[in-house]
Amino acid sequence: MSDSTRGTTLADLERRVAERRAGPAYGDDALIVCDRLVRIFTADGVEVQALQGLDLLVREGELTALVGASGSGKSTLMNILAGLDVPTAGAARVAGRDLLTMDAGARLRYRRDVVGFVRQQTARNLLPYLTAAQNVALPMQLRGGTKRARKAERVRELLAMLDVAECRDRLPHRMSGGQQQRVAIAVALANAPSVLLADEPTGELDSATGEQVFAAFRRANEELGTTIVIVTHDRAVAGEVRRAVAVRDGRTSSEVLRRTEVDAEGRESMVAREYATLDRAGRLQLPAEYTEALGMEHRVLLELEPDHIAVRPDDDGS
Ligand SMILES: Nc1ncnc2c1ncn2[C@@H]1O[C@H](COP(=O)(O)OP(=O)(O)OP(=O)(O)O)[C@@H](O)[C@H]1O
Repeated sequence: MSDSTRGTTLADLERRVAERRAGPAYGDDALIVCDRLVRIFTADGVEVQALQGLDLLVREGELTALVGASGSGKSTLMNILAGLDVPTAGAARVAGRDLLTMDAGARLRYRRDVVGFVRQQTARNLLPYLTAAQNVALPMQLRGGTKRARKAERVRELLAMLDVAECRDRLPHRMSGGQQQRVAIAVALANAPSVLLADEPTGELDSATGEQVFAAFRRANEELGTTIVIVTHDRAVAGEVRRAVAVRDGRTSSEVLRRTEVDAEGRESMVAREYATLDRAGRLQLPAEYTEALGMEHRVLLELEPDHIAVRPDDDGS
């Protein structure tokens, strides 16, 4: 028994549990909450755990990139957040909607009103026989309740903001890949969703065009305040955002936060800091290069210092 637990009475423990229950719930102030999310697929009798207890909080107004190798579970997470797939266990909430318990009607309304979705395949985001303006107007028509003049105005505003006003009357096949993706962002924003999700939106584009599309996401985030989550396997793309969360083996493992600092001469520079994710159970994933450098395997020694926790190799030798 450690010094801190020695002398703890049952009454103390009961009080602590009561205090914890009375406190705010996990992710109380977040727009997107994933709490120990699990998704298991079964194919030909073989189980694949695509998400293995993933925790993620996204606050309103954030622009977040989810980065990870192929097969790490990014698309699975995206499909769940988009309301296209249902998790096996855990909890997922977006803008107050519980993604596990929604019935078919609520799921349809969720996909129409709460989230906007941009896919990697440029050709799948737009209807080929409608112009850019008609594509953007369509979600408003399907929802109903928007006056014709207001619809036309919103189409104009969105296309101008995303720098594709000149594509207004063009069919998708007469637009470049980058223009198609920017029109697709306008379509996804048409019904003013709480969250805009994008799965590898620059995957089919060259890097210069990809940057333009990324700039369009940033503009939507800054000008409309829309919360945006973008999945990418491209680390360079992830460098364009203030928050990049790494997904590894179906869990969030680390994240990089960037902020602008101004020095004494007034010069601005971007400062990046990398953090490890501490999950709800207190688990931490140590980077392989760190553990390998110190020959850490199987078990490590932990020591609580006044301002940090030290992790040391096992020196027992047995
Ligand atoms: N419908 C499915 N049936 C069976 N296994 C699946 C299914 N969807 C995904 N998986 C598996 O789940 C794991 C995670 O896949 P996911 O597509 O989420 O990864 P990803 O990080 O998005 O990869 P990529 O960048 O290649 O799309 C993989 O092992 C994949 O094979």
